[in-house]
Formats: sequence, C-alpha cells, structure tokens
Amino acid sequence: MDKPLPATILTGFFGAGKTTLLRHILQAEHGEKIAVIENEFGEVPIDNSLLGDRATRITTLSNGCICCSSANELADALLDLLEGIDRGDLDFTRLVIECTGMADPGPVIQTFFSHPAISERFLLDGVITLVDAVHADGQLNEFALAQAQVGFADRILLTKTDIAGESGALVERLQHINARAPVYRVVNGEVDISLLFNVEGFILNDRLTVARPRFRPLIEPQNTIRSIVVNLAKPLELQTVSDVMERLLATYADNLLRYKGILAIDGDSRRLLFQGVQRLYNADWDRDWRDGEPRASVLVFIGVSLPEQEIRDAFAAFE
Ligand SMILES: Nc1nc2c(ncn2[C@@H]2O[C@H](COP(=O)(O)OP(=O)(O)OP(=O)(O)O)[C@@H](O)[C@H]2O)c(=O)[nH]1
Repeated sequence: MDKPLPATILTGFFGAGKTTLLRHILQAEHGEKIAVIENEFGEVPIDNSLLGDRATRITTLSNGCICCSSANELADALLDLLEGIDRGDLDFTRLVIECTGMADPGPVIQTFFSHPAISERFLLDGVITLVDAVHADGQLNEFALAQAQVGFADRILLTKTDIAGESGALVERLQHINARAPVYRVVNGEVDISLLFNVEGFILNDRLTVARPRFRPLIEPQNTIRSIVVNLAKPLELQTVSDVMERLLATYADNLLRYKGILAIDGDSRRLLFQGVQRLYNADWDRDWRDGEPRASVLVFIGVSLPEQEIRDAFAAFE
C-alpha cells in the first residue's frame, strides 16, 4: 500500500488571503506535486486562472459550499482524484483544499475520517486558517463561523499586517480562541512553506503547543469559541480519563471542536497522546517519560460555550 497522500485544508473568512497564499504555495520550490480542490461559492471559478498552471489538477466544486449541502461533493472529488491516480492519469504528492470564506471546517475534516477509501488513502495533515488583520475583529464579533475557523486551526496565519500593523491584541484574541495553534504573520502569502506542510495536526504526536495569553479580556463574550487548558500534576488512571471523556462527549460533543492532550498515566512509563475532533477521538502510547521530566498532563479543549467548570472539576477530582 502506498503512503497516504497528505492533505492540507486552507480556511479563513472572505478575503483573508487564501488564494494569495495558495498561489505562493504553488510557485514555491518544495519538490511537491500539488493537486488543488477549490470551492467557489456559486461563482465562476476565477481563482483557477489566478493560480496558473502549477497545480497538477484543479478540481472546482461549484455547487455551493463544501461544508454543508454538498459534503458529498467533496467526497466525490477526493474519490475522483484517487481514481485518476489508479488509472495512471494523475500523479501528485499532496492535496490542498481551499474552502470558501463561509465554510465550516468541521464537516470538511470529517470527510477525511468518515469514508473508508478516503481515510485510508489520504492523511489529513493540517488545517491552516488565515485571518485578515484588518477585518478580523469585526468578523469574529459578528460570525461564530469565523471563530470556528480559528478554533479548528493547526496553524493560524495573520495576513495584512502590512496595513493593520503588529495587531498584538488580535493575536491575544486568537490565542484565547485557540491556545494550540501558533500564529504567524504573513504578508501577501509570503510564508516559509515548511510551516504549512507536515503539520501532523491529526496524527498523534507530542507537538502540543499551548499559547499563554498575557492578559484576558475583562468581559467574557458569551457563546463564543475559546480554549481551556487543563494542567494536571499527578498521573491519572486510564479508565478514569476515558470515563470523563465519554461523559463530556455524551453531552458536549457538538461544543468541542478540537481537543488534544499529553497524559501521564498511573503505572505506565509511557506518555499517552490523545486528540479528537468533535465525536471522533483516538489515543496512543508514545515514548517513555524521560528521567527528570515531570509526569504532568496537559489537555487543551477548543470549543463553543465549553462547560469550563465541569471540565475542570471532572479532572480536578483526580488531583
Ligand atoms: N495588503 C495586503 N493585501 C493582501 C494580503 N494578503 C492578501 N491580500 C489581498 O487581499 C485580497 C483578498 O485576497 P484573496 O487571496 O483573494 O483572499 P481569499 O481568502 O481567497 O478570498 P475569498 O476567495 O473571497 O474567500 C486580494 O486583493 C489580495 O491581494 C496581505 O498580506 N496584505
């Protein structure tokens, strides 16, 4: 069986700079052959012509937005690419999907896990969310979807800081929504490609970065997306962790966009890595804890209206 093909999802609100970035990716020297799936929101596929001919194949999904009505359209496009490879008509090493500004990344991500052939032959590498430094504050205030796009990110690219300036407060706000994804400032798509590829956001690994905002807003907006970081100093019982997670998911799976953790389990010398997207989660043993390394657990939950106290209490009960 060939190695699965890595796939990168580019998301971000209208005008955030997704096409600009994609053009840069296609022109950069990275030795990858990239296939592109573009989603034009019921428009003429103008972006195709903007991208030039560097992509191995550009599939345009035009029938609305891949996130909702036409989730199958995305699955069909992915299967179509696989058939092209099997027939020998297509050859590519990586797939990039550009979502529309109004796409919810959740269903797009789930397409990679829900269909057997797709989940076997593609490997979702990472979700890259672009945020327009000029407009993001207003968009985040007004649209829960703009927050969800940030909440799902493995990497956040802050665009247009050439106009908006350093945007420190916005970066704090983004880290409050998603404490897990590093934020990089990118002007006109100029970014080091190595930051975007092999992110392994959906592979169990120990790359759990947690941003620590220096301050928090005085007034917490209600019903917004944010992250909760839980640190636990003492090793946990495996069964108890799974009971708590099952209980949380039974009630709050729809609130949880993404969660990830590195856990110290009582009686085991290895670290336990786990991560999930809404209802889907998995866990795997990692390397041994090193001598002198504190056997402490850290979990990050990103979601909408998270029951913070309940999550904290459930885990605090073990301390
Ligand atoms: N000044 C400045 N302009 C930028 C930057 N990045 C993108 N733009 C401009 O912003 C506009 C929108 O960029 P696109 O790349 O089309 O954005 P998009 O996210 O693909 O937009 P939609 O397809 O509408 O969702 C274009 O005019 C870009 O040239 C940046 O870092 N600085």
